[in-house]
Amino acid sequence: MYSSRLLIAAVHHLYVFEELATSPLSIEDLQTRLGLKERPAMVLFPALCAMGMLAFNRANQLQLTDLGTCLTYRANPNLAAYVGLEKSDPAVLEMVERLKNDGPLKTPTGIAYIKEGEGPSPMDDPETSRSLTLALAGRAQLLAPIVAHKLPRHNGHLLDIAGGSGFFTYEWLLANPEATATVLDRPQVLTVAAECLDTFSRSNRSGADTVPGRVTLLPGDMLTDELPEANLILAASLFHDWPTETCRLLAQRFANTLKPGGELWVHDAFLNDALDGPQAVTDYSAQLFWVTKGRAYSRREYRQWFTEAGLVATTENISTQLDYGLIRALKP
Ligand SMILES: C[S@@+](CC[C@H](N)C(=O)[O-])C[C@H]1O[C@@H](n2cnc3c(N)ncnc32)[C@H](O)[C@@H]1O
Repeated sequence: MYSSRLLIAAVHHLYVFEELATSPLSIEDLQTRLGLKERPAMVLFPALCAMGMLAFNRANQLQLTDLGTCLTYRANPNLAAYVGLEKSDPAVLEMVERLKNDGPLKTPTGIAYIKEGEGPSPMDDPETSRSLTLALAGRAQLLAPIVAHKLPRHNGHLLDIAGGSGFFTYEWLLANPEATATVLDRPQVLTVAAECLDTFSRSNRSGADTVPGRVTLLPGDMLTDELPEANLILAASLFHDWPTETCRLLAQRFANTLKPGGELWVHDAFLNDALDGPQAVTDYSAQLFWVTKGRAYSRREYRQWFTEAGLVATTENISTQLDYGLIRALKP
C-alpha cells in the first residue's frame, strides 16, 4: 500500500524519474532538486531502488534502471500514465503533502508513539496510549522469547527504554533468574505494562512468578530525564520513531548511562547499508514515516551514531523474525 503511494507520488507529483532522465545524481543533489528534506528523501529513494526503478551506479549516484526509464513520459512507449491511474486518490495526495512537508501539516493531538517536549502526546492520553501499546504487545510477545535468548545471559541490570508492554524484559528476566530490570516509558503506557506483567507472572511457566519482584516500571521522559544505570540497554522499535538528530541524542544518552563494559542492543528492521532495500523494510519505513517522526535506518547509520557516542559498534547482524534483527555496541 505504502509502496504504491510512494511510486505514484514519485512519478506524478514529484517527478523523480524526470529529474534523473538526463543524468545520474547523488542522493543529496536529487534531494535538493526535488526540494525534499532528508527524512522523506531517505524514505522515497530506497523504496524506488527496492522496487527496481532506481539503482546506485559505481560513483554512488542514483540512476534510472530500464524500468525507471519506462516511468518517464519521454519514453515511448511508457508506463507513466498507467501508474498514474490513482494519482488523485486522497491517500496519494496526502502522501505527497507529507513528503513535501516532512510529515503532516497539522498534528493537533500529537504524533503516535512520540512524547517530545510540552506538546500533546497520544502516549499520555489513557485511551489512545492503551490502544497504541496493545497494538504492539502481540508483536513483542511473539518476538520476546527469540530476543531474550539472543541477548547476553547476565545477572546485572537491563534497562528496557521505551519498553511499551514490557514483554521483552519479562521474557529476558525469565531466562536470567538473578537479573533485575527497569522498563521506562510514559505513565499511561506503564499501566498497560503492569497488566501485561501480571498476566506474564501468572502463566504456569517455571520462574514467571519471580519476575514482578525483579522489575521496576519507571515513568519518565527518555529525552530529558536522568536514566538509571544499566549493564544492558534494550532499544526495541525505538529509534525508528525519531528523526536522525534525535537518534543521535538518544544514542549519546544511552551511552552515558551504560556502565563500563555495558552493551546497547537495538532490535529493529534495518535498511541495507547500500540504502536500496529490502522492500519489506522500505515499505515499513514508509509506514513509519506516515505514522511517526521517524523512518527505517540502515545498520551503518546506527553504527555511526554509536561511534559518535563513544561506543564500539560490533559487526554482527543477528536476525530475529518479522524482518527484524539485532545489533549491539559496547561501552569500553
Ligand atoms: C514503537 S513503541 C516500542 C515499544 C516497545 N519497545 C516494543 O518494541 O514493543 C515506542 C515507545 O516509546 C515510548 N516513548 C515515546 N516517547 C517517549 C519519551 N519521550 N520517553 C519515554 N518513552 C517514550 C512510547 O510511549 C512507546 O511505548
